[in-house]
Amino acid sequence: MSDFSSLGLSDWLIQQCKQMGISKPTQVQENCMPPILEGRDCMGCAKTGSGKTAAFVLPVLQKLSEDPYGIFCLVLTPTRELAYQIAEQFRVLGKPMGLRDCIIVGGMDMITQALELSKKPHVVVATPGRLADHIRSSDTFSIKKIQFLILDEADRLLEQGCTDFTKDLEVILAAVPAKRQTLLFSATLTDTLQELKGIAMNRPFFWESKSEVRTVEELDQRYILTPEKVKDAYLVHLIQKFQDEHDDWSIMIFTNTCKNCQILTMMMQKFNFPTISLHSMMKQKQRFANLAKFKSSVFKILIATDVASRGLDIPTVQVVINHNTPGLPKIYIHRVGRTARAGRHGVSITLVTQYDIHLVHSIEGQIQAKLKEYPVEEKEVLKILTQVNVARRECEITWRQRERLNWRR
Ligand SMILES: Nc1ncnc2c1ncn2[C@@H]1O[C@H](COP(=O)(O)OP(=O)(O)OP(=O)(O)O)[C@@H](O)[C@H]1O
Repeated sequence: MSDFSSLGLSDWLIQQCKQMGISKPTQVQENCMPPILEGRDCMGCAKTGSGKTAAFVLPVLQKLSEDPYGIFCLVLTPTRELAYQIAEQFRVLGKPMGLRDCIIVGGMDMITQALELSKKPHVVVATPGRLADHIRSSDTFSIKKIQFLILDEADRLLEQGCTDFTKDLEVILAAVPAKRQTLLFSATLTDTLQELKGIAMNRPFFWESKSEVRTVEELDQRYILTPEKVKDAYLVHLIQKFQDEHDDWSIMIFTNTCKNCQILTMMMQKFNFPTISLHSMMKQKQRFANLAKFKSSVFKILIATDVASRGLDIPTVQVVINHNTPGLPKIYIHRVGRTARAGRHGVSITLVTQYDIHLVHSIEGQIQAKLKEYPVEEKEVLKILTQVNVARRECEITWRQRERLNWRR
């Protein structure tokens, strides 16, 4: 395995990496950094938690330090929390060169952002919607001279999901120079390869980790087959067990809607579990505050929608529970990738009803691995079933009352 200096990285950056506990390059870094430093476009597809962020942050910082100006690099990413996380890596690694960054995301003050953009930061990290709004409404900044355009979670940015970025991307692509280096990264690039090649125009260097299994080896992937009505009781039982058996624990629970996310959070709080939520119907400040409380282990359980399924790097997460079976294997890969990161071990448990079995087969087909059954003492679950179902009904009533009040306001 090479070291960072043989890949062409400067001493000051190697020192910065050491301070962050990064001493040897991961595979994606080893393979993608040299072509990026040579000036090539790059598409990197590597497993979750394998260090893709540093694979683009480090070469950009090296190039930027050779000829610093603003705005030098634009990073696009699908969620606001990820934008903050990426900017943080730039800030920590780029500290010795006095890096100036700026974060442009929705839900935050537009005027403050416009002012920051006009001060020509070296690096702008943005979600597409808000950046496109700035481009449409302001002429006090320009991204016409950027050297690097980076699409993190690139396949998600091109997907036409519930948040469709394609119109905003068109606006942004029209505002950046044709002569630039384009870097595209994700754990799941393959579906969108052709469209992505169109964005990285100059014969991009393509690197994909060579491994049949698309999830990391350190991840123990489990399922529990349960009737819909018993799902919540399994969830409470699992959490109680982790709480009883571990001193230092942290769990992410994924569910499919904001409503479910809110109701499950209320339920877990009723059982006195230290729970907090993250979904797109929350105010942005609350989203950041909740994530910070979870990251610092003030709260041990984060219940989230797929707004938190990609990219978030929280090393303490040991367990991911899928309260619903994801409809797409890709979503499964990103969700379970919130644990077992950077060589650590982790467990994922997917709650599966009889109607979801075909989804599990499709997930297993894509990840090239079989999920194993998670052993549970059913008797223990049945003991709490009535109590859990009563708690759900109460929480649903409270939720409806709150919703009605919100409508009237
Ligand atoms: N060379 C390295 N050695 C050790 N740790 C590293 C190295 N490079 C990065 N890391 C750490 O690994 C963790 C995961 O990295 P990162 O968030 O970049 O993963 P990723 O590949 O982008 O994952 P995802 O697909 O989930 O977004 C981070 O905490 C990061 O600091």
